[in-house]
Amino acid sequence: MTHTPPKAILLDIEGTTSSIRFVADELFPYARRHLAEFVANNPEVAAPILAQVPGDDPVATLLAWIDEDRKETPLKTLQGLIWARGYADGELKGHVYPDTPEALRRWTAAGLMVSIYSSGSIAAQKLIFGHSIAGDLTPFLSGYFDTTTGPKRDSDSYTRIVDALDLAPSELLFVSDMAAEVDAAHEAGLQALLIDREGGPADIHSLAEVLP
Ligand SMILES: CSCCC(=O)C(=O)COP(=O)(O)O
Ligand SMILES: [Mg+2]
Repeated sequence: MTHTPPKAILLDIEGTTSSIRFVADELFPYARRHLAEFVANNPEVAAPILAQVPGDDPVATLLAWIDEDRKETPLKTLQGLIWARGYADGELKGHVYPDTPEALRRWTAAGLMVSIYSSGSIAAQKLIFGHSIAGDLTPFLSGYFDTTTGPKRDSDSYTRIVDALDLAPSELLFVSDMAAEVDAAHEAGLQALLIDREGGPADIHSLAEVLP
């Protein structure tokens, strides 16, 4: 099938711009280690977030959600707040594959608008790209979307994103490592590519393969 060239690109983070290992082995354990202390030391910030967590012991529920890699909005909000300190003091540096900054530079130089759609909160997205191992990449990003727009496996979320970006669905190209997300984007009429950083069956294996 032939496609018209996209006017904008929408990128997933974990498994697409950045490694799954960084998220699983550095970000999530950092949040796990600091969660109880953050909640205790920041009661006013934490209270409205904890109010969205079911059960009598929200901290235990949140820790279980981290272990299960649940993409729950209150957890993602709290993780973003906790990671801020790790990035500020240099303990965390956002992983990006070498082709990620190269692609961001290439696409923006060609006039393409680049946005992010991740289960990580918008604050967390700005941190990983603002404090990346390749420096501050936020000047190359013009839009950020998270689970407050809707789940990534729901086609309505992609319709909301193209509306927010004032694009026709076919003008936006989404790249993700999750087939269910790519399918949902296709269902909404977007162009979409499945990426596999480990070289398995997929449309692409690097952002260097994405035009122009
Ligand atoms: C913003 S970096 C942390 C990513 C994160 O928390 C996550 O759950 C990854 O989800 P993605 O949608 O980027 O695969
Ligand atoms: Mg992903």
